[in-house]
Amino acid sequence: MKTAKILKHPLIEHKLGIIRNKETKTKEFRETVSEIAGLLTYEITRELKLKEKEIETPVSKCISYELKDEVVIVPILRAGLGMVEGIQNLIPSAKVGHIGLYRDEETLEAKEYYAKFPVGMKDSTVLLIDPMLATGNSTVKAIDILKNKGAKNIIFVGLVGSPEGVERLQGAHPDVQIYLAALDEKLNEHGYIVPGLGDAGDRLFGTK
Ligand SMILES: O=P(O)(O)OC[C@H]1O[C@H](OP(=O)(O)OP(=O)(O)O)[C@H](O)[C@@H]1O
Ligand SMILES: O=c1cc[nH]c(=O)[nH]1
Ligand SMILES: [Mg+2]
Repeated sequence: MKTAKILKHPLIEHKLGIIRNKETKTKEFRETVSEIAGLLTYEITRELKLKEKEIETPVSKCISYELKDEVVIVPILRAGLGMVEGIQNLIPSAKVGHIGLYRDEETLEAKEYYAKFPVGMKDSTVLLIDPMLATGNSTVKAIDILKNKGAKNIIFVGLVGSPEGVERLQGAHPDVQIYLAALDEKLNEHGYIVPGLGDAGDRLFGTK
């Protein structure tokens, strides 16, 4: 089983404070989620493999490098969409797949309503993204779907997680590396992360 990595950095801590604050409005919330996703990308891509490429500088030939494997970003709709641009800014060649899931408010089960992936995902590094890892039901289901489509190298990137969600995800998919900006205290009786940041989808899209 891979240990979950919590990526601590002063800028990430500062920006987490902005999105946790209930006074933060939609525009700043959306921009800050995207910025944190970009900052996380620097760390989560550290292990990506490179291939050599000969180029010419204005002075001479030299060996340079480029990413060896394709990267596919897969947001879990809706809230995962808020992280796409921040990652794409740094990996412009990445393709984007989508998985639509919503939590049944009563049972907290994840229900699938959409899935669409680029061709060639089997051989790509897949970055599954969602700001919130609460019960873990959505992420576990999304990874089930990705593995059914043949994805082998899957990394989960979230902003805020709960101990319950991390345990559930590690139990169901021990091969998947988990990256988070913060690991919070617990879930409340409604399955919300405490202290968390509330409903990420509603805050991103202004739906409540
Ligand atoms: O770990 P879990 O308990 O499954 O909860 C986390 C999920 O809940 C939220 O989505 P939601 O169902 O609210 O959909 P939305 O993004 O469309 O708002 C969030 O974006 C995650 O996908
Ligand atoms: O705290 C939570 C839990 C699930 N989904 C969210 O958006 N927030
Ligand atoms: Mg929501």
